[in-house]
Amino acid sequence: MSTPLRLGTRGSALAMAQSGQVADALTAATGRRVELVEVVTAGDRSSAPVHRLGVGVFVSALRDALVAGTIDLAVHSYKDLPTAAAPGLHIAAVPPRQDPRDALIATGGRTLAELPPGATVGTGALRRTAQLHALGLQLEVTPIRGNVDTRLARVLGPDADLDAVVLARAGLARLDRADVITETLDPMLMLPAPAQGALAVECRIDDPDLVELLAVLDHAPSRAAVTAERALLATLEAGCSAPVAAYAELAEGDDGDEIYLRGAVISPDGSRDLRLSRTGTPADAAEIGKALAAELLDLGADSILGQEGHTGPGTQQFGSTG
Ligand SMILES: NCc1[nH]cc(CCC(=O)O)c1CC(=O)O
Repeated sequence: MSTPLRLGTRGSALAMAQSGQVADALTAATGRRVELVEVVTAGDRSSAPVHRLGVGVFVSALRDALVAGTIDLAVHSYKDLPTAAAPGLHIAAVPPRQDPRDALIATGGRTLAELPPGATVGTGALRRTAQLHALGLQLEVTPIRGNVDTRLARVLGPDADLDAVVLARAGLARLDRADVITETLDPMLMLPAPAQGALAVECRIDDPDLVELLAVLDHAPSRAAVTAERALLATLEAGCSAPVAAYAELAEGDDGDEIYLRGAVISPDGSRDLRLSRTGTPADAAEIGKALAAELLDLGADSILGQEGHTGPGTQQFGSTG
């Protein structure tokens, strides 16, 4: 009997749920026992807005523990990962991605179209704020933070003070709370964050046996989609709270598989809304993302991202927060 693998995880309900699911899948596929090791990150300790905390707040402590060897693998929400590679570490698997769309949870079972002018909608992500404003519905977008339950309580709890919140469908699904969703938002209205709904299973490069073992969890289409979306984000050199959206879909075409990538850069007030798409083969996922980002930059995406204030060259490598 070999020693159990130590899987490092944040302690939030969502992190525990997705780490537990990866642990179970790994045990089922390999017979190896996996134990969860809770790691407290700076993001868990602070309640400040994520764009003020910056810098992969939910990620650094897990990566430190990997490098230090106190854990063997870590499971991250892929969209929370900085776009810059982590020295000495490797994303050994991207498991099958969950539904990447955003979801509306509104009082009275309402959809976005049923919310009247002035309705209050909570979200912590500039990308969602920007797209909600771009709809032109006079929605009152309110910044919120906290874990999934805290956010839901703003609409469903006894002290509810908002008409609606927008959350990732995947997070709710992993927590078995998809039942509260009143509308799953079409990417036409609300393009998801790069890599939303995907997980990243990370380990040390100098642990080749584990790299090989974890590869059983990898799902090539999910990895291709995430690669295209994150190449777009990285090429835009966008900061951690940048209003950048990207969504790649894979389909079988007549000449083999095809990847269809949509990308958007939206000003926080919704007044500027650049949306483009591009198709290609999954093998060229990274190139497609880069090329689409270049097209967005040609249309002035950099002036939208520059306006935003709290991002800049020093924080370029960080992933989207929502
Ligand atoms: N921004 C925080 C975050 N990071 C990952 C998820 C869950 C969805 C996912 O794994 O992409 C969430 C919650 C949310 O955006 O509603």
